[in-house]
Amino acid sequence: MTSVCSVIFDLDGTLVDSAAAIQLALNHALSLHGLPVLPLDLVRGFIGRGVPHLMDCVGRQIGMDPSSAQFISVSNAFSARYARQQHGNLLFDGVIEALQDLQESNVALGLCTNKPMDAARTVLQHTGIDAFFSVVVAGDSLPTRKPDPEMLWAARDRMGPAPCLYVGDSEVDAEAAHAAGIPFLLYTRGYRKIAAEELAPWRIFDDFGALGGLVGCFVKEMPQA
Ligand SMILES: O=C(O)COP(=O)(O)O
Repeated sequence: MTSVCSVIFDLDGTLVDSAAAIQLALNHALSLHGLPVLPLDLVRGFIGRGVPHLMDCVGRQIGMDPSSAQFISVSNAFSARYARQQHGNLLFDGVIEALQDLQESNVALGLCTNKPMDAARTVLQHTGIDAFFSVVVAGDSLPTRKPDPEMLWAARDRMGPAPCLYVGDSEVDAEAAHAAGIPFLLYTRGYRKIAAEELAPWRIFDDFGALGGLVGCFVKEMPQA
């Protein structure tokens, strides 16, 4: 059966509060190398543009040259731990019920995250939402990452011709959606650093209980393919 629409989700800060998990993996790698650990609020601010950006921020923060052998060893230790980091990943309230409702309403569900695929799959499986997504495009799936629109286009094209909506929490997500020409629905309890209206979303929401109704509005507003 053809889907009524496709909804693509961001992962970190949208479906899953993953900042504590990322901090745990990072601090494990830093401690292994005798380096100071970093606080949660700081690490949360580094999330959104994938691992290379995160590690650039860490390097600047601890005053290490990113091309030094020790820093490369920290990055490798982080990536190895991150790929299997389960603890510290928490679904936002109402996510499972909202995904179930959408699936029962014949909405195709996809995921587009700057997290590497192995780390993304670990989180999806650990939180029990892996099976909802027919398409997953991750931070190492393509040569570019969000905010470049390619990842969103790749996800959308694999999901079929139905109208497509992107749900995310951050500046990076808004920029990617606008560049891709895909309507952007902003979840406001994530890792955004600026005011919601500055991200020019199609709509905003702060409760997953409202998602089904918003997707229903989207289907009514959008011309069908
Ligand atoms: O890995 C990151 O930095 C962010 O991942 P996200 O695209 O799911 O927010």
